[in-house]
Amino acid sequence: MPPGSASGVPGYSEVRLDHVTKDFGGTKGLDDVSVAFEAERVTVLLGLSGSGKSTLLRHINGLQQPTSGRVIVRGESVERASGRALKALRREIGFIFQHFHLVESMSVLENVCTGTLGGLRGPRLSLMSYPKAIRRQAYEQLERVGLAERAYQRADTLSGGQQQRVAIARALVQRPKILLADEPVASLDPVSAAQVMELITRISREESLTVVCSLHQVQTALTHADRIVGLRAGRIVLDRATADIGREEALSIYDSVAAATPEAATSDSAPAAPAGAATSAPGGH
Ligand SMILES: Nc1ncnc2c1ncn2[C@@H]1O[C@H](COP(=O)(O)OP(=O)(O)OP(=O)(O)O)[C@@H](O)[C@H]1O
Repeated sequence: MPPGSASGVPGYSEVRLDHVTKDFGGTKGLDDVSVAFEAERVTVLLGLSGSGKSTLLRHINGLQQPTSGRVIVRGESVERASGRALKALRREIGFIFQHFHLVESMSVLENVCTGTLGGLRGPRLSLMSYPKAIRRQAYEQLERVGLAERAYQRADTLSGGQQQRVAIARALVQRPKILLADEPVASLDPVSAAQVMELITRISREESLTVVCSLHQVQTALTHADRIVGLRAGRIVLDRATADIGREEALSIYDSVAAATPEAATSDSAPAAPAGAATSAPGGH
């Protein structure tokens, strides 16, 4: 824990955004967002494409800076941290993505080892160039996600669901305190998606992780999240424990779109953005 942070102290949150606005030159990615995230909680962000989910996640690990407001992670002000402080903070934050971002030609085990690169000096050109202790930790994380027997296969020989579990092992090997997940199951079939979400929720309990995860599937959020935060046009429109949220209310995050498309109430996927709705900048977040 960084000096000065105070986990366990009343009022302390692992992650806190205070009145954060992100203005992308006319488009507000976030608009006066105040929200806090706690340990051992899986919070799911729901909202239409372009509602600000990725922008919120990127502010937590300092990939984006707020135009105004503050982002506090583990007692440290992210927007004021620079250089070594930001690097140290990022080592406490694991990030997983929709498209896994594994190196396809590397073995599964070496991919997991790359999760430790932020804490090592110099490049690593092969699996054997990682210290033995790291190789062992990486293997243990693969056991944890149920893929130890695949350790020496090329990453691209695994299914999408398996690759996402490898990406989770890669995030865990750096022993993060916070896990951010940007649409981690968007590319997966329903069975693999459920396995990945179950893994994330189990690990959150085992490691006292603070998990913030964006999703497009309302039912998946209702099944796996402890809490749902709904975003619309960069603003929070719902923030409640999942146990207190009904399906209709979760769908109301999508506003008029849900009402206009009754089939949305029976579909697992969030309704598509209406014509003219904001969409995310392709690849340019
Ligand atoms: N780098 C950027 N430059 C300009 N505008 C951006 C940038 N990144 C995001 N935006 C805008 O900010 C808003 C929020 O985008 P964001 O990607 O956070 O939405 P999202 O809810 O994650 O969408 P999706 O579900 O499609 O990933 C959108 O209007 C988007 O176009």
